[in-house]
Amino acid sequence: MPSILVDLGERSYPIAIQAGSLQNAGFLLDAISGKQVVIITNDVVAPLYLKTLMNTLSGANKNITHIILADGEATKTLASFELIMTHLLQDRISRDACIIALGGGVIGDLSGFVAACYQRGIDFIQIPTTLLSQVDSSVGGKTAVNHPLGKNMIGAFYQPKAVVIDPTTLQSLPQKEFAAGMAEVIKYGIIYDSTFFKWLNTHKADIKQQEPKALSTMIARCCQIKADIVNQDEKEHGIRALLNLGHTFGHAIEAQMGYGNWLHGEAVAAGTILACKLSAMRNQMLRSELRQVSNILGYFDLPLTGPANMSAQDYITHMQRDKKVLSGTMRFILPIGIGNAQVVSDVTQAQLSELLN
Ligand SMILES: NC(=O)c1ccc[n+]([C@@H]2O[C@H](COP(=O)([O-])OP(=O)(O)OC[C@H]3O[C@@H](n4cnc5c(N)ncnc54)[C@H](O)[C@@H]3O)[C@@H](O)[C@H]2O)c1
Ligand SMILES: O=C(O)C(=O)C[C@@H](O)[C@H](O)[C@H](O)COP(=O)(O)O
Ligand SMILES: [Zn+2]
Repeated sequence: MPSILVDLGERSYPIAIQAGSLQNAGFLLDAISGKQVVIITNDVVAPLYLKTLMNTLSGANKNITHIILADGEATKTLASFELIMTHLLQDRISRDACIIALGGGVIGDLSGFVAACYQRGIDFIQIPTTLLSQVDSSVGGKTAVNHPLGKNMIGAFYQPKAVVIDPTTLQSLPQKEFAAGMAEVIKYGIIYDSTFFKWLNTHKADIKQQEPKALSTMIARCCQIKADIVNQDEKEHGIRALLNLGHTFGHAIEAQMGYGNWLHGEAVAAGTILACKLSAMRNQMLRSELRQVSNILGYFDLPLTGPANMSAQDYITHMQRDKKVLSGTMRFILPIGIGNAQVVSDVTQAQLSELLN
């Protein structure tokens, strides 16, 4: 099975990408040492894939249980965290157990945070089933829950033991969710790989139709880029911050509008355009490059502007709490053309006002 390595010494793990792997995930058992396996999923994904996963893992003398949560971003809270903890304790889940996160980024981020904290850390495996989670959130070990005052504000860096990606699960994904994942895909081209950005343009029709070869190639390239970046900077002291392109504005939109009302990928798309515009205002990106970014985001039906009813002050209030703020100074990820980006800490109030008004 084709696999990409996240190479972090004793925290290293494989990302296996293979159509149909969910039906044939017996190899997963290699990554599970204890007897207890707890699958965490939600009420949309469970009817689609829980039985398949349980069947795959059956017959290996494991005690497999599951927890089914309510669907949606609104579930990524400390209240859900506590609810899962209570289940684990009631079921006498021990330290050598393994959690499997089966679902999108919400399930992955929340389950990963539970795994990081339960009895100070137990194993977990990511089985991402949305495009966004297959290309981004399942890899790299950022786990978290939201707070009403800020996105992903309570969390930990905690790496999974393995990531298993079955691209055929995307066949059941709503179109809008597929598009949301494309915002993170396009991000990799802008911050890191101009050749990939060009490839996306050339193959955009195949990607939109979810042609299997194009889809697998795209997912693998995104995972490889993310692994390359995380291998260099696991805890975001440097290059990893580039993965936050569009997120300073995007997280502000998500928090302001109420979690779930704007999909994460939609908010990132609008935020990416704002970051590119800011970069163009500062003469670091050409207008023609900004147009290329809007064209491809637009092709996938992603929003190119933030919510009409969100003021400059609304953005600024949220962005002042962004995790990239250091000693009170806001930092932004700004592209330098397509294929490269930098962290910038000298954006002025005047530039922000011009951009957001
Ligand atoms: N940890 C990270 O590095 C990282 C990176 C990017 C995003 N995130 C987080 O990920 C979350 C967004 O993830 P998401 O876009 O996957 O959202 P999500 O988890 O809410 O999934 C989107 C929707 O698709 C449904 N779904 C999942 N798989 C499906 C399938 N195969 N078929 C049909 N429906 C399916 C879900 O139930 C949900 O309704 C956000 O909370 C964001 O902050 C984290
Ligand atoms: O992995 C990373 O690093 C990222 O920034 C990936 C982002 O797509 C993701 O949304 C992440 O959760 C944002 O991180 P945060 O630290 O800004 O909460
Ligand atoms: Zn993101």
